[in-house]
Amino acid sequence: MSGHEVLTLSSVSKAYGGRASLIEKLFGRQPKSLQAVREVSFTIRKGEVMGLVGESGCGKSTIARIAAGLMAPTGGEIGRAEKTRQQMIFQDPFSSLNPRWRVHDIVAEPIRTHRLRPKNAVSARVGELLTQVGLSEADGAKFPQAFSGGQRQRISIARALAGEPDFLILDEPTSALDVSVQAQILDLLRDLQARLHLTSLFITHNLPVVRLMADRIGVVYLGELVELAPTDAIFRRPRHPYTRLLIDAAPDLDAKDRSLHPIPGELPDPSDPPSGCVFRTRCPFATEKCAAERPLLRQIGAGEVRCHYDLDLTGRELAA
Ligand SMILES: Nc1ncnc2c1ncn2[C@@H]1O[C@H](COP(=O)(O)OP(=O)(O)OP(=O)(O)O)[C@@H](O)[C@H]1O
Repeated sequence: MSGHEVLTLSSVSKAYGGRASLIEKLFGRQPKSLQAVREVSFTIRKGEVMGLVGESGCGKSTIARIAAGLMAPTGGEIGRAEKTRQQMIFQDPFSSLNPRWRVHDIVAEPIRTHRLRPKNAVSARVGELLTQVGLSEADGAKFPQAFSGGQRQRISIARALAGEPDFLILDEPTSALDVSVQAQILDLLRDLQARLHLTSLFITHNLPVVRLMADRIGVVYLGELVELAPTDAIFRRPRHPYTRLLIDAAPDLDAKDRSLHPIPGELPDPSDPPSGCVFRTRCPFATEKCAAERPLLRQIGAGEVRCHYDLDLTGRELAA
């Protein structure tokens, strides 16, 4: 790995043994195994925000956990820059903070664990971090239950920053919040990003959110990376039909009704994916070749696309 790469996933896969259904348990049948992530490759460089976007169940959280080192892949390799300090911010700010700890101790913990400050400087650092995320020093004396969802996510952010991470993984950090609170937390994250030059992996099902946050976007469908390109290229010229459909499904962040429109068609059963191209059952352009051959991820323009064809999808509404 060169000095600029913080994390590299090379053809990373993850198969789960499969959860047994009630019927399977009753009849002693083996549950079906499930390929949650299939041959995903990408690199995150220092100072960069890489976004991953896709519908629920496409494997985003699995990729996040593998990237964080919380779970081992069943295939492929992971390269990490030496001595990388990582922190993770989770979706649910209610379950991710210990209710028995005061906020001060929650935020102080990574500082103490990694011995980042002398003992007598920890409190001042906690105060500084709480202020940085829009809370007050006095909030440190309270327990997490005293705070709203948005404020709790601020505490999670302060705790993550307390560890002085070289790499931050954010898994749906605003999805559990009300829309107006979501915007405030995204503003805060953008501000911290600009000031601290954080390197991060930002995961969400919401394309407008990832557009706001990321320098590069990876689009995931049924465990596969189907497109990976700089954010402006994704929006200026999406190359994969699924990316185009995600763009069509997403209202602008400043639109009145900000709910995502459903994408036509159903997500196939991940334990029984379609042959050839995994997206073909929902693709308006699918041909026989798509059913027969799995497309490779290939370089087109500024990014990489997993499609047999070089489609011009600029300005085309597919979802209508
Ligand atoms: N521990 C597990 N055992 C078996 N299957 C699992 C397990 N965890 C996840 N899965 C399955 O793997 C697939 C990918 O799940 P994952 O949580 O990574 O997706 P996701 O895109 O993050 O979805 P969501 O946004 O709903 O969390 C899904 O089909 C899910 O049901």
